Amino acid sequence: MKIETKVEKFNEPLYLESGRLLESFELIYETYGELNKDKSNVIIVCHALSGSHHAAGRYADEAKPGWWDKFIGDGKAIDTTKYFVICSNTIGSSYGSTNPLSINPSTKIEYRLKFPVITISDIVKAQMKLYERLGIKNAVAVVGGSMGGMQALCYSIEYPTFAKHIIALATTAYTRPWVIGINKIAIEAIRHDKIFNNGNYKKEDLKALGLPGLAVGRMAGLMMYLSPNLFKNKFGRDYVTTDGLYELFGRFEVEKYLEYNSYSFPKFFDPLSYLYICKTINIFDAGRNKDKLEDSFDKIQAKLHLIAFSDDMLFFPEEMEEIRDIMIKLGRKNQVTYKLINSNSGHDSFLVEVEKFQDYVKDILKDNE
Ligand SMILES: CC(C)(COP(=O)(O)OP(=O)(O)OC[C@H]1O[C@@H](n2cnc3c(N)ncnc32)[C@H](O)[C@@H]1OP(=O)(O)O)[C@@H](O)C(=O)NCCC(=O)NCCS
Ligand SMILES: CC(=O)OCC[C@H](N)C(=O)O
Repeated sequence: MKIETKVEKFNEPLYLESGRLLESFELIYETYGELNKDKSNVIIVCHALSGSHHAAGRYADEAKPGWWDKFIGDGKAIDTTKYFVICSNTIGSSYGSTNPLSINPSTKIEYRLKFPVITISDIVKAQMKLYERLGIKNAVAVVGGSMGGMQALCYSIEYPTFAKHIIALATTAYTRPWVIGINKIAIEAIRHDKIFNNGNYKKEDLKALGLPGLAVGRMAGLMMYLSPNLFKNKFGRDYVTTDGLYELFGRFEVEKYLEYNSYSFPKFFDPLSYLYICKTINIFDAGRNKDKLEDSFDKIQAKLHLIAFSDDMLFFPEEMEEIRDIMIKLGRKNQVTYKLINSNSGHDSFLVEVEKFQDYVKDILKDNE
């Protein structure tokens, strides 16, 4: 599979939904496969909260491949022998696109907390500018899970003629108070962390000391991204063999797992980006600026494919079913498909249980062949 990583700089303003703007902006993106002559074989992949533009393939220095490598590649469900796949890092995220640690061209210093709030629409608007620059007018499909699914829905509503298929996994039409509540744990923990220093932390401090607030926030997130059954099967009540059962801070294996995966998080993810992306997720509402949600979904011209996961405790299957029901109510029964996957890995099933939905996606894409 041919992989390329590129950065595109836009010396033009990105007007934001908030009324603010980014004077200029950059997008880092990865592509897989080859663009055909008439640029008609494009598939857009959108990443979730902590994801990046590195969706597939593995670089020589990497322990693990890109986050959706099981799904994207030669002969895989998103087959890079046929399609040219683009995944860009969202504005606000800390993997290389413009984010709170970028230099504000007006002040010549990092934005930090002066960075504007970014919405899913803003993220998609910036991505559309990238495709325009690449001369890409249409996509076969836009595919994304979780916050990536929010972007996929946004494409279908705000750019109705752009993609033939929208494949949204483990997502929602609007973020419920349940998720806003979970994100609040992260927001509070980060804000009150002394090392965070109201956004003025030293990058060296973060490297040396980590950021317990972000770790705690991630831990809360992990509890919602995974599932009780997964924990039961993975850890049971196993106790860390080197820890004493009667030591106050002796640990069950599940505690060790949470410690490992949360305290390692600040090493590769920036706390300001986390705050901004939580806000992006919290304010996502496909029905905003409309009288009702139906008015937004009525705009869709693509085929909308919804994939939900039975043990998703972040965006429950009912939330995807609500979208399907709206489409049916709008008389668009032939334009929507819904698949409920019997999953065991909670919300993150869209990342790890690919074998359960890959054939479904292959069939959707066959429609194009
Ligand atoms: C998605 C995700 C939950 C999938 O997990 P998985 O492939 O099933 O992997 P596991 O949960 O078993 O392991 C995750 C880590 O915990 C470690 N681990 C497993 N059991 C452990 C235990 N009992 N104690 C301590 N650490 C443990 C693993 O060794 C692994 O470490 P590594 O990342 O350094 O290799 C996980 O990769 C993740 O959280 N990724 C980050 C989020 C992401 O990829 N986002 C992309 C969004 S678009
Ligand atoms: C809300 C959301 O995008 O969750 C994604 C969870 C995933 N595990 C991630 O860390 O990105």
